[in-house]
Amino acid sequence: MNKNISALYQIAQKETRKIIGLMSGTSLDGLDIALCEISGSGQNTAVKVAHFETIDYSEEIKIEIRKVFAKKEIDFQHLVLLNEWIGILHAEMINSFLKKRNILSDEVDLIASHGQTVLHAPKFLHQQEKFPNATLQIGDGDHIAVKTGIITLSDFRQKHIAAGGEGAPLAVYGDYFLFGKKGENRIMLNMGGIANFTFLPASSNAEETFVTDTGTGNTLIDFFTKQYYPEKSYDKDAEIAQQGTVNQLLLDNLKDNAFFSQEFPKTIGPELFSEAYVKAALAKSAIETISAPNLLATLTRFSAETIAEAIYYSVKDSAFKLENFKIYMSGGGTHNPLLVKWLKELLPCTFRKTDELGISGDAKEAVLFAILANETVAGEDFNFGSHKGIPSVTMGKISFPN
Ligand SMILES: Nc1ncnc2c1ncn2[C@@H]1O[C@H](COP(=O)(O)OP(=O)(O)OP(=O)(O)O)[C@@H](O)[C@H]1O
Ligand SMILES: CC(=O)N[C@H]1[C@@H]2OC[C@@H](O2)[C@@H](O)[C@@H]1O[C@H](C)C(=O)O
Repeated sequence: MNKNISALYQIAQKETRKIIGLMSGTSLDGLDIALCEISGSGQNTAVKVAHFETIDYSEEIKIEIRKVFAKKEIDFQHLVLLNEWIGILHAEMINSFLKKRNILSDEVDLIASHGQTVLHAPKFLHQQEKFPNATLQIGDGDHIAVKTGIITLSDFRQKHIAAGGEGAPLAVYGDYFLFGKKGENRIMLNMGGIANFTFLPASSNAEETFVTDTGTGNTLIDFFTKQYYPEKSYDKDAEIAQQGTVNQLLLDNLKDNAFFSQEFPKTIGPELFSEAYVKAALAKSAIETISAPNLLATLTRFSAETIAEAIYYSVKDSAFKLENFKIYMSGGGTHNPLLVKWLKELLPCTFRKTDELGISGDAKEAVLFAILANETVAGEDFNFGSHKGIPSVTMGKISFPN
């Protein structure tokens, strides 16, 4: 037997697997690394996050990624070079993460690498009938496996598309396995660059579970913070937005997009929620100049209202009552006090943080990929039913170190 297959076979049989989950999201802030100890699989999954760190992207890395990020037209060679370079950079980040903690690579069973999303194009966005939903994450897994010496799973989203999904959100798999709790109605709300939520009703019935993106989370706030204040990468603690007032006309025009009337579940990215999107809404509102505080207040309100409305409309025609739901927040938006304050005003739910369930909100997406790798290597069949864009498939391609 090939020794890699034999190693994988042994990993699959272990009581507890040490899996590094990696996430580098749409905010381009850095690489989240979570070293998880995972036992069981499916609804019997138990996770302990032994170590977590976000290794910030340098300005150089951000500049190189932004050359292709969420753009329709790019220098194609640059994309090809980036695919290799990001794989190498991520491997180096993992090696330094392990070295800092005196952990040897052979103490780690698997790496689960999301890669860097450079373009997300569901059919709704590309509108070309003959082409399927599409998405691209780069930073090749082979580089990570070879440079770290650890078996690596990567490119998780393609199988989701092959099986009928949009390639996202994948959060539901981790949320259902880890946080689905009989007797408690939960909504797991992640506010990253893009926001999404998983609906986990108290029945704990997979058929009633669903997941969807809601629209922009922080992506527009970050972009325009940088435009007005090049030295800042985000509106820390909403310090700027809190000094402004919401421009109602601009807000109405921001909300006037077909994405918001699309059926659930749906996915989206910064390809739609871009500088051009806001400029078009400003033009439609006949606004020539707007102060940074007023624009950031309006953009923060835009995120809050679209998140709240997505949650409200997705349950409106059902027997579920939002009053009976606890919302567990995660992602960087949890640290934005204005966004959270408005969400609390807009929704009748109880608000909590995923940290209270034992997983830090900053680590949650990296942990998700470790769980997906655990399922692929050691999981048994699970079934989310036949609807709502949650195909019951294992995900991730396997790269061996040699
Ligand atoms: N103290 C804070 N005040 C306001 N906003 C904050 C604060 N801390 C983090 N954020 C926001 O959170 C963002 C990072 O969020 P996160 O790391 O969850 O995004 P991501 O994982 O890149 O995105 P996605 O989940 O869409 O892929 C920052 O860019 C910033 O907008
Ligand atoms: C294509 C892509 O990278 N999508 C991300 C992004 O960031 C948040 C939201 O948009 C979500 O749909 C997804 O990530 C998480 C991890 C998910 O798949 O659940």
